[in-house]
Amino acid sequence: MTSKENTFENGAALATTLAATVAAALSAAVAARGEASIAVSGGSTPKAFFDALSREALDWEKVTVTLVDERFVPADNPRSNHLLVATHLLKNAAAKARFLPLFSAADSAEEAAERATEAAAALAQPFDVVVLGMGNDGHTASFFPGGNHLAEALDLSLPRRVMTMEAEGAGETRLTFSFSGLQDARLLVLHIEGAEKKAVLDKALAGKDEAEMPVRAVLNRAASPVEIYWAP
Ligand SMILES: O=C(O)[C@H](O)[C@@H](O)[C@H](O)[C@H](O)COP(=O)(O)O
Repeated sequence: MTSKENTFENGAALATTLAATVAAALSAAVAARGEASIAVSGGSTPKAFFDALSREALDWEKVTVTLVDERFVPADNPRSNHLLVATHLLKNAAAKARFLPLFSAADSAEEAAERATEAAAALAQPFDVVVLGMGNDGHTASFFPGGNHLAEALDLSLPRRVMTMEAEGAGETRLTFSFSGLQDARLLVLHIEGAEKKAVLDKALAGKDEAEMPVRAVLNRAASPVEIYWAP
């Protein structure tokens, strides 16, 4: 599918516009189907976007927020994406939203992934909104180069699910939605900032090898158009 680049003068302008666009998509979903779902990424990039989105007026109590991926740590761990979203997004108007965590205090990451898959199956599919980030190694979600389950994660013949991923660049064991669970979102966004990530994006757009740069799966094979949001 195609990708469209939306360029902004700075991160604040990007955050304001992306928050308004996402809020409109969530409101349209609630109007059409009585509920909405959004999966967001962790990391440092989305904080300003989360803050702006938290202030958008919509029927947040009908919106389920979940994570594209999660580190296999409890919500009180500083590395937790649940903690990041609880701190920066689930506040102000958005405090009324439902939250679906990927982490649970299971005996193993595999068991936590199975639990999260079951919980996510209760959500209407596809996601209304998915907001992806990208690392300088070309990963997105927890689709890391060299990931132990990367091929399965990117295999569209496999069902949407939450699965585990381990990779040199990932730190802790990760829990991540599969590509099949993310790629058909009604609004599919790739949010990156800075010159270095723009260079990484341009390299990704210029090639096909998904093992080298897993974000290429999103750029080249997503069923939905990819809205790229970038600011210097
Ligand atoms: O759990 C995570 O870390 C994210 O889901 C990950 O995919 C993130 O989007 C990129 O690593 C970019 O992170 P930064 O925004 O911090 O550069």
